[in-house]
Parts: sequence; structure tokens; C-alpha cells
Amino acid sequence: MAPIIQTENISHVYSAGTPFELAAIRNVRFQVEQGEFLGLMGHTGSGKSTLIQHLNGLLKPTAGRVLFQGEDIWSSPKKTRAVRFQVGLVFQYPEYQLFEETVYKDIAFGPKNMGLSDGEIDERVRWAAGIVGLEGSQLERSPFELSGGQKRRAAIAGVIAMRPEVLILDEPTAGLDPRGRQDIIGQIREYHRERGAAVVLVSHSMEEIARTADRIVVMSGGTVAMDGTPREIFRRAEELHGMGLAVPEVTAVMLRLHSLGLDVDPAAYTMEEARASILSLKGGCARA
Ligand SMILES: Nc1ncnc2c1ncn2[C@@H]1O[C@H](COP(=O)(O)OP(=O)(O)OP(=O)(O)O)[C@@H](O)[C@H]1O
Repeated sequence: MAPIIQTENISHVYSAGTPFELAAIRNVRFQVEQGEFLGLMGHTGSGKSTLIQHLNGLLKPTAGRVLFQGEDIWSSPKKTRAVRFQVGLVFQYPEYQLFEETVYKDIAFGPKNMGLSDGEIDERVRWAAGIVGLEGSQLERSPFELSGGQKRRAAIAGVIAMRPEVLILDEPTAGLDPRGRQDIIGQIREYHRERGAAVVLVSHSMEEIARTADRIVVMSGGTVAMDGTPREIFRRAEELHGMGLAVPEVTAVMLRLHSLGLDVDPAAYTMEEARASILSLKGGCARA
């Protein structure tokens, strides 16, 4: 199947021609497959936010092309506008962008811009609120009366109410407690499952990525440094370390056991895999 989004050697230079000129991404070839859950990682300043803003036409590449369903997203204003609805982007700390009087109106903002009927808008607002776990009574409140985690969820609902075919989230769990993080990841997974939509999750947490992603892209210095399945990526622990990234805790333990001479799988990254690998050791035994 052809990728839903593809970048052809894109580069982006900020403040070109000024003393502040900075090449944030260089010759990036990147694709998002139909319906996949992709984890995007990289140290601070590696170019993740710059890259994802190209995927829905918020930034225009200074070189190269971005294709959505095989067509250049900048081929016409109509195409660029359509892509902004088909590729939903949730920024870092999206709650700072809530501005309407009620949560309902905030979630309805995107569907309204799409020109949908009032009935369709209402159905989508209630559906999206349900996915992120907001109750009906909260829809009529001011967004400013919600807790931090609820505001974050309202902001995510505003993007998923547009039912994008690709949902991109820039560190959606930053600053939340473990329970809040787990809730949001669960809700994103539900959207992914229910709509069959592709998800691009930018995260600094290897644990989060290991639990969710089908594929991982690692950025470093404005280019794609690695692209593979979680297993392929976590096998390259030393290189990750060199880029300031860690492997998931489970993998770290398995690597340590492996270095001590135990014949375990050093790239195991889920508890199930680790358990199976340890139990397969000669003489291994399980507690009941
Ligand atoms: N609007 C801008 N103007 C000028 N430089 C920018 C702008 N946005 C980002 N940069 C620079 O581009 C580089 C890449 O930044 P970017 O935000 O894409 O990285 P990132 O991987 O998303 O980082 P983080 O994990 O901290 O969000 C950095 O050096 C950053 O300072």
C-alpha cells in the first residue's frame, strides 16, 4: 500500500538570509503508512516539531516536496486547505490554544470550519468528547474552569472532531502525572482503533513509544537517524545512548542480564517478551 504521507528530501531553513539562519531539518525522507501507529523520537532540537509541521502544511519546505495520498500538498490552495483537515496536528501544550466561551464551542471550532451542518457538528463534538472522557455537563463549562488534564483532553477532542486520517501529536502527555499520561495514550489508541487512522506520536518517553508504536523514527541533528520496528531500534541501544536517548527499562534490564552472560533476548521491550525470554533459559522456572 502507498504511504498516506511522504516527504521527498525536505529541508527547512528558519530565518533564511539573516544572521539567525538555521537549517532545522535537512533532506528528510519520511513516510507515514496508512493506519499505522508511528513513534517519532529524538533529543531536544533534533527537528521533530519542524518536521511534523510540514505534514499538514503549516510550514512550507524550503526544498523538497510533501505528498499526501501521492499529491503535493502545495499543488493548489484547495489541496493545502483540504490537507489541514485530513492531517490533524495537536501542538505541545495545546490547552493554551483554547479560547472559546465553552468547551463545546472549542471542540466545534474545527468541524465548523469544515462547513459541516449543525447536526453533524453536534454529533462530532459529543463523540470526540466521549473519546477523551469528557462528560456532557463539562461541555457547557468554560474551558478555563477545567483541570489541566481536562483542558488538554478538550484540546485533543477539538482536533479529533475533524476525524483526521492522520493524527499527529507533539508530546501530548508532557507535564501530566502518570495516570493522566496513561489516560491520554489510551484515548489516542482508541481513536486509532475506532477510525483506523494513522497516528504520529512525538514523545521523549521510550516507555510510551514502546507500548504503542508499530514503527519508530529517530531524528538527530535535523535528519532521520533510524527508522524501524521497536525491536530493530531498541537493538541499537549504544547508538541511541550516543544520541542522548535511552532504551525502555525492560530492555535495559535484559541488556544487563545479557552482558552478565545470560542467554536472554537483549532487544525484548515488553514485559511479556522479557518474561518468555527469561523462562526459556535452561533451568528457568516460574513463580506460580
Ligand atoms: N520558529 C523558529 N525560528 C527559528 N528557529 C527555530 C524555530 N523553531 C525551531 N527552531 C530551531 O530549529 C531546531 C529544531 O527545532 P524543533 O523544535 O523542530 O526540534 P524538536 O526536536 O521538536 O525539539 P523539542 O524536543 O525540544 O521540541 C532547533 O535548533 C530550534 O531552536
